[in-house]
Amino acid sequence: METLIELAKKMPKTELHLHIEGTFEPEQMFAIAQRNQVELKYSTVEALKAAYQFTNLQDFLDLYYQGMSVLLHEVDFYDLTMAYLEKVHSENVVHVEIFFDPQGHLSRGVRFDVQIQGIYNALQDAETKWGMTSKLIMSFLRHLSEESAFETLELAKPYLAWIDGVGLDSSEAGHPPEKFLRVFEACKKLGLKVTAHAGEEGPPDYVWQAIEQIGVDRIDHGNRALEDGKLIDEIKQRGLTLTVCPLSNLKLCVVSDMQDHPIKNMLTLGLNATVNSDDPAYFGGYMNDNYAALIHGTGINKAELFQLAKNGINGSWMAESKKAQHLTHLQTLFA
Ligand SMILES: Nc1ncnc2[nH]cnc12
Ligand SMILES: [Zn+2]
Repeated sequence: METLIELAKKMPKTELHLHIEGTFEPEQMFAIAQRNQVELKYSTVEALKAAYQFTNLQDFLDLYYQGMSVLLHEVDFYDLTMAYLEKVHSENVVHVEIFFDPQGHLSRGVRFDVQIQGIYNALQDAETKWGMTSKLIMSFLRHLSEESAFETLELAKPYLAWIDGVGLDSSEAGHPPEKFLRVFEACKKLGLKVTAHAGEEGPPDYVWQAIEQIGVDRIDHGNRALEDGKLIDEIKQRGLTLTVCPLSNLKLCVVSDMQDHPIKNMLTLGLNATVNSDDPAYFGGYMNDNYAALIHGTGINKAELFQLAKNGINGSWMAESKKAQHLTHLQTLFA
C-alpha cells in the first residue's frame, strides 16, 4: 500500500510562503561569492552550515542578510531562483508564490531592476519549460521605516505588471503591521494583493491588525492566532488562508517539537492551513521534507494531507481554471 509519504511526494503542491533569498544553499552561496569576489564571514560550507543553530527569528535573520549579500548581478538572482524552481519542480510543486526582499539588496547598492529581472526571467523559464505557474510578492522589511517602504514602492512602479502582491517580513516583535498602514493602502490602490507575516513571534494583536487595519488577503504563519478564540473565528469567517511553515517553526523555536506543531489543530478548528517551506536552505528542507516532518511528527492522516494540499491550491492566487485543474488531479490521486 502506498504510504502517506509517497502520496505527499506525488501530489501536486503549491508553495505560498517562500523567501527566494532563503533558498540560498551554502554550496551555491560560496560559488557565487567566488564568482563575485565577495568574502563570506565563514571560510567553508561546513562552517557556515554549523552556524545554522537558531534560538529565535532574529538569530536566523542575521545570517540570512549576510548570506544574501553576495547577490550582486542579474545572473545571480536568476541562478538562485532557477536552482529553487528546479528543486521544487522535482518535488511535484506546480505553482509557487515567491517573496523577495528588495530593501535587503537596495541597501547594498543592488538596483531594483537587477533583482527583479533575474527573478522574473527564471519564473518565466520555469513556466515555459514545465508549465509551472508563479506569482511574485515584493516584501517590505518591517524593521525599516514606512518611508523606506514607500521609496521601495516607487522603485517597483515600472514593474507592477510582474508583481502580484506585497508582503511584510523580517523582525516581527516591536514592528506591528499598523506601522505600514499607509503604504499598504497605496499598494491596494495599485491593485496589488496583500499578505503579512503575523503571529510567528508577534502577539495575536498583530494578526488582528493585519486583518482589520491592513485588510490582508492572506496571513503568513499565524501560529499565535490560536491564543485568541475570537481571532480564530474572525479568520474562519473571512476564509483567510494561513501559510504555515512547519520546519521553519521548529528551527526558529516557534514550536519546541514537531509533535507539538499546531497544524492538525488548525485543521480541526476549520482554518485554511497550508504547508510551506519559508527558507528551506536554512531550515532543513523543501516542500516534501515539510510534509514528511508533519506525517512523522504530528501523525496527520490521509484526509488531513488531502485538506492541506487542497488548501494550498485554493489559497493561492492562481487563476480559477488552473485551481480546478489541480484539484481534479489531487482528487484522483486520493480516490
Ligand atoms: N520566517 C520569516 N519571518 C520573518 N521574516 C523572514 N524573512 C525570511 N524569513 C522570514
Ligand atoms: Zn517567511
